Amino acid sequence: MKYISTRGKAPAMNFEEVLLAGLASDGGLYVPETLPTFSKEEIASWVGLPYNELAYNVIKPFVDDCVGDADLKQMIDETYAGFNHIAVAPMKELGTNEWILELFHGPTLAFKDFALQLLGRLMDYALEKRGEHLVIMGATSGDTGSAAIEGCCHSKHLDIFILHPHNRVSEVQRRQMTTVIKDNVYNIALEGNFDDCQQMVKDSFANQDFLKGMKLGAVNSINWARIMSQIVYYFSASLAIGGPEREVSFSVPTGNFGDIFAGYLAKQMGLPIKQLVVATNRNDILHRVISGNDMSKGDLVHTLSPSMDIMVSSNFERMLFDVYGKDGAAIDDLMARFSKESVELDSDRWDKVRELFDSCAVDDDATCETIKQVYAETEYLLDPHTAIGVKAARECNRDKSVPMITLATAHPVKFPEPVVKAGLESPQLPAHMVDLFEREEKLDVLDNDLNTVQQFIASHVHTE
Ligand SMILES: Cc1ncc(COP(=O)(O)O)c(C=O)c1O
Ligand SMILES: N[C@@H](CCOP(=O)(O)O)C(=O)O
Repeated sequence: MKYISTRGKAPAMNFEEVLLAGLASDGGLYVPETLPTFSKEEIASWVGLPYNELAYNVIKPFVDDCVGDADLKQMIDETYAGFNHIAVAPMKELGTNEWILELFHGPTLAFKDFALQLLGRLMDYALEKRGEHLVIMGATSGDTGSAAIEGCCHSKHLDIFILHPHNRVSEVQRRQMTTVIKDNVYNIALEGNFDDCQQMVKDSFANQDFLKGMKLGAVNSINWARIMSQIVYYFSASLAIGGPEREVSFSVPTGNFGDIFAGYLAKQMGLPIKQLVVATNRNDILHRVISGNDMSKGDLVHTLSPSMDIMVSSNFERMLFDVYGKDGAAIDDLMARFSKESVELDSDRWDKVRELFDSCAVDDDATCETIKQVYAETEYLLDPHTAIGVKAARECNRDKSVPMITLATAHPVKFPEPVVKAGLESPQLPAHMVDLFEREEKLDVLDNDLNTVQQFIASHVHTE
């Protein structure tokens, strides 16, 4: 399978090259030139498969012959054997045709583990084969960071530098990252917000001279392998409740548009999906562009759902590339203008976006109210991101006869503040994390300055 850049100017690559390259050299994001599709019969034949076997079926066409079948199977098996629920991504019924897809049973208690546990293995495999070393630079609003560290820190071929916005992630999230004391892991607390962290990563991909010949790799969802792995659970959720015979809808708490984009791809690949609901917090650019064609950044605010405190959503570009008929020049122009000013989509393209997605923005009060309400109704405790998904699902549901599935993207133990604000008790940390608050932390607080960050990285990488 060939992968092409959304900005049309970077060379096409195979899966392994895309896995290691992260961002395309023209600043675009890699996408498959042609998406694999599955017939309804083929999807139906997967009903009842364990998660790892389903994952292999969905992932294999993307990886092509870059990884041998037995090796790919083994990496997928090991990845999902490390989850602490037999179903890996279990479904919980909240009410009539109202479902929760629990994506927090991986090692770091957020949906990021689904992709990053596999990505770490795939990178290590490719680097071992090539005899190469990669410097990982990642931006996190809290969850990608710990999942990436957990997924990659065991590889002798990787150094990992994770930037998070200083004092803007929850304490549990910060400690999950900063208490991994290894000499290939560095946590940078940036005096800025998530968008600043993410922009620094993208700028560093554009000019890697500071690494003096070493190569940069990505763990964020700009890396295609992240998206690929996240497509699987849309299939597993649907198949668990009557798909593909029965249509289902999804509500997805959204920040960088990676998770919902994976759902969009599942639909393009043949999974019968009725509605895709984009659920945002007050950082609502995605809601504004979908509902009103207003693609203006505005100020990033700190909310009780910090992982979604994002305005510049990387993967929106991948979706726009499709909507603009894979016209890389048009996307290049649109993104160049967006980096400087507010933009509007061409009206026919915007109509298409509105056909594909519903959206809703939920503020902190409504988030806490939803946590409280759902707990009163069901004794089920939502994390704030999932609460935003549930609220949006209830607001946007256009057909109550179709099951609506909200993605539970994190465990509530990671975010005690909104749970307590909702008048509830925060749950206990799981056994493997009980001493989290006693563990030693290692982090460096750096100015929001590209040169400072790049110099820090250059002076700490391990040269082989
Ligand atoms: C808990 C949680 N929910 C939702 C999101 C949003 O996902 P995405 O960025 O893929 O839209 C994130 C981070 O990205 C997250 O950590
Ligand atoms: N919410 C994310 C932000 C980074 O998103 P990614 O999916 O592109 O890695 C986080 O928790 O770090």
